[in-house]
Amino acid sequence: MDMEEAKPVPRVGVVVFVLKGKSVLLGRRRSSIGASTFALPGGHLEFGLSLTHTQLYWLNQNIFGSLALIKYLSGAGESFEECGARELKEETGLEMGKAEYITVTNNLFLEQPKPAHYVTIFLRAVLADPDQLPQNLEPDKCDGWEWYEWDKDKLPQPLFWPLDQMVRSGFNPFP
Ligand SMILES: CC(C)CCOP(=O)(O)OP(=O)(O)O
Ligand SMILES: [Mg+2]
Ligand SMILES: [Mg+2]
Ligand SMILES: [Mg+2]
Repeated sequence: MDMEEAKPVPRVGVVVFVLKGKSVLLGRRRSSIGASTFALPGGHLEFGLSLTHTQLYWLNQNIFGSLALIKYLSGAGESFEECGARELKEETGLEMGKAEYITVTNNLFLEQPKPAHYVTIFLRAVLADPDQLPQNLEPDKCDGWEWYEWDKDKLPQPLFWPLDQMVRSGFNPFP
């Protein structure tokens, strides 16, 4: 394997501050990066549309004709909002309502099992249905989702360290 292949490359994550009253949704991670720390729902920005090939084929055959295919092939990639909504749905079953970009961080994770470098896009959003309850749809990656008041003395510990740095800096995700 040549050195080019071995070199890790930065990846893009999109995470969502789901706001409910004074609280945000957090889950204790089980996956490789930040295992056992409390983090926001979210995940990797994916190449191209957040449609599966099957969905795309169906759309192509039944509704948009070549429109969907052109968008996919033109590389009109997954938007930050599409990624946030997809990841939130995949991980918690929750439908994302109005969302907006609030900040970005550039983090190197050297002490993890594998070194990683993430540019993380932070969105804030409300739920499409404020009464919808979160489910833990990926128990292999998360211990479960709970609402926590965004108050440095009331948040669970330990927080995923980029989030911990935001709390310590007095970051306020609320409008
Ligand atoms: C580390 C983080 C900022 C980006 C990746 O998040 P994640 O490990 O939750 O990714 P997935 O939800 O896509 O598995
Ligand atoms: Mg995910
Ligand atoms: Mg993902
Ligand atoms: Mg995730």
